[in-house]
Amino acid sequence: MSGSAARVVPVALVGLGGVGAAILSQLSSPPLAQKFKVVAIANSKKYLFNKDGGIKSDGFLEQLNKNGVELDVPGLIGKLSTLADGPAILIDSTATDTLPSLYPTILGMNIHLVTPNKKGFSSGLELYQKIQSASYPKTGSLVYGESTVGAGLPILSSLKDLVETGDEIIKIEGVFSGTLSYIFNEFSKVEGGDVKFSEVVKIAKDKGYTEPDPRDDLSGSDVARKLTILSRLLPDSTLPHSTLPEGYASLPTRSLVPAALAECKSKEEYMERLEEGDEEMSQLREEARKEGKVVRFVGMIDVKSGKVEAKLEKYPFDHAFATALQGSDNIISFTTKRYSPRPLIIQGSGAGADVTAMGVTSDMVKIYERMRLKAW
Ligand SMILES: NC(=O)C1=CN([C@@H]2O[C@H](COP(=O)(O)OP(=O)(O)OC[C@H]3O[C@@H](n4cnc5c(N)ncnc54)[C@H](OP(=O)(O)O)[C@@H]3O)[C@@H](O)[C@H]2O)C=CC1
Ligand SMILES: N[C@@H](CC=O)C(=O)O
Ligand code: NA
Repeated sequence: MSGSAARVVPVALVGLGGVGAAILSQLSSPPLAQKFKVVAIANSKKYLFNKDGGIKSDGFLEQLNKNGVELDVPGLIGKLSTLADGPAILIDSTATDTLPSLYPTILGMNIHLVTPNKKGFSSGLELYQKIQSASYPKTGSLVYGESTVGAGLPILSSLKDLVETGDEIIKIEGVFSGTLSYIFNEFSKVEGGDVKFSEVVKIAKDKGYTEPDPRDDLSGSDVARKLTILSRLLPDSTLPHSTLPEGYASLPTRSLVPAALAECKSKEEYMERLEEGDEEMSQLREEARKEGKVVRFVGMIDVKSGKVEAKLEKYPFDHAFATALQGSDNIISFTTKRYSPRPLIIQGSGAGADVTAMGVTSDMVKIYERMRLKAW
């Protein structure tokens, strides 16, 4: 351990929705407030920069609206990279494509990056490779995204540990969407559960589980993105990256957006017309029920066959996916050479602001410790 005095690391937080607000709250309280100071916050309209820190969670939107200036991401990054007190961390808590397209530039400016946003790691392979080239171990800039899969659950860190210690991944499968887990846990139950599909979708949105545009969840894209992120962490020889040149869009994915609603021009129109899909989903539920089964939305990476897929499946009433899941639970099982025939299973809340924020702030602590070992 280095003998240098502890530093308070400057942080910029872009995206102040449910997750961003929870991150700010965690960073404003002990023990994290002793390690980090928030020097910038931004939403889609404005940003506020204060090099001395002091941006707290109380009344942050009022502060931003009163003292902020029009959002200028290059300007914000420029200020962050020239702070006198050393490397900073930028948090992308948006769901945009635009910020991820700047990750290589941000990392190239010696700024570390943490994000729950899946877009940068699951879209085209070109961007993903540029991010890899701009970050550790190729450069000194660190990039972490634990919350991109399973929110705060230790999914990416566990997979990295398995791979980096020489285990062989055979299969990764489970329920990867907090939103779709909640929806089907309520909609398709062992007993009862005659609620309308549209009603549970609305509740999942109100609980903050969905993406800013719920069609990203209901189309299966969110699960396909998570599968892409996991696939790209496997060694090249296991499941070649080149098989996923377009990222998540290359994967077979079951969509739960009915054909009639695929033409909706906005998320608002989609939410208003949700009921149009109710009959089809009720039929699916009844079909499963007659077979003594429930419906669940699952993801699978089968290394042997090279298959990566996001799909709807029926499970018997006594299956763990029918009995053991509640709320927004994710359950993810890793079958490996070492964890076989009994897999390593991780289960818990897979969506929601506080647990997602925890995945982000725990990544920040990892960066903090590594900076400290390098004597900052
Ligand atoms: N909710 C959850 O359970 C989980 C979420 N995530 C991920 O966390 C991220 C944030 O999710 P969540 O907080 O729920 O989303 P919200 O919709 O609540 O918040 C999104 C925030 O991003 C801001 N924003 C939008 N566009 C831009 C832009 N171009 N530049 C700067 N800011 C912008 C919005 O600004 P404005 O307020 O002005 O609209 C808003 O503050 C997403 O990537 C999501 O996938 C990951 C795991 C779980
Ligand atoms: N919308 C996502 C949020 C976490 O990634 C989900 O429901 O799983
Ligand atoms: Na996670």
